[in-house]
Amino acid sequence: MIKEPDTLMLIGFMGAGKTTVGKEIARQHHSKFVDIDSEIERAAGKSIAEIFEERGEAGFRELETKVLNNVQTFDGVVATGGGVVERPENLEILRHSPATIIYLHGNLESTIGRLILEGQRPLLQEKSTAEFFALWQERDPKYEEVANFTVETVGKTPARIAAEIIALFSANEDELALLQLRSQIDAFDRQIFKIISERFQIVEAVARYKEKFGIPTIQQDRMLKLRKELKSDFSTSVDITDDMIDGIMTILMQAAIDKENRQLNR
Ligand SMILES: Nc1ncnc2c1ncn2[C@@H]1O[C@H](COP(=O)(O)OP(=O)(O)O)[C@@H](O)[C@H]1O
Ligand SMILES: O=C(O)C1=C[C@@H](OP(=O)(O)O)[C@@H](O)[C@H](O)C1
Ligand SMILES: [Mg+2]
Repeated sequence: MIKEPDTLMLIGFMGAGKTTVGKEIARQHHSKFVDIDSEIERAAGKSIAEIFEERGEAGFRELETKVLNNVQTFDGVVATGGGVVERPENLEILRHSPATIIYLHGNLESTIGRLILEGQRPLLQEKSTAEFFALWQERDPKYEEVANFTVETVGKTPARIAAEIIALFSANEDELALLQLRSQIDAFDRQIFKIISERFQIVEAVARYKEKFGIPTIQQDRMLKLRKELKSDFSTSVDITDDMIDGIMTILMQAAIDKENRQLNR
């Protein structure tokens, strides 16, 4: 799909990981890397925040378009800024770009969490949560439209995302639609196991409680009630069958009982 020395361009919302994953692809693939934001800062001799302060968002966007134009045939990986899809002029550049454009898709929750931790994006400071959500909704179809491929990033490490993108280099065109779906499946699998590990943290607290009050580890009536309720709550789903609920709950509950017993030395 993408053969060196073609340009690989990462787009997506602020905090999606464009800068981090871009550097990681360059590291793993031994290619060059450029970040449009850093190029803007270098050309202006000022930080993004200072540019926003002195020239407003419009002033920043003008500089962004110039740099975007200049990196169209960059030999390596280009990380864009999240607002690269704001100007119609930029969308035209991206629509006709010789670069392969990858959309790093995420979710609002993890993205906002990261941005708050970092606290460096001027737009985050000036927008309300509702405005931020509106911006997300507005930009998402634009990223989709100009991208050649969408990678689902939720629950994946930057190294994993980079490896997934590099694997596209040797994929053939017919496989791309399938790989895009698998990117989403892989993200869901990681979320499932993250939730299971969070479940175990609660199991640990339950074990401490049972120890304090001398309650037995296994409570048959509670386990049966739980399964019954799950089957009723998912009764309209054709895919989540009663058998599946039994199978998965058996694994989860046995693992929880084992953990509680180990913790309580029972
Ligand atoms: N897949 C990821 N998992 C966990 N943290 C990430 C991931 N991608 C990025 N981050 C973290 O989120 C923050 C924003 O990442 P960054 O690469 O600057 O995003 P962008 O360039 O898209 O705005 C950084 O602190 C980075 O370390
Ligand atoms: O989304 C945006 O409008 C912006 C995203 C930032 O880049 P990142 O997406 O790398 O955070 C930076 O260009 C500027 O703060 C504006
Ligand atoms: Mg960035």
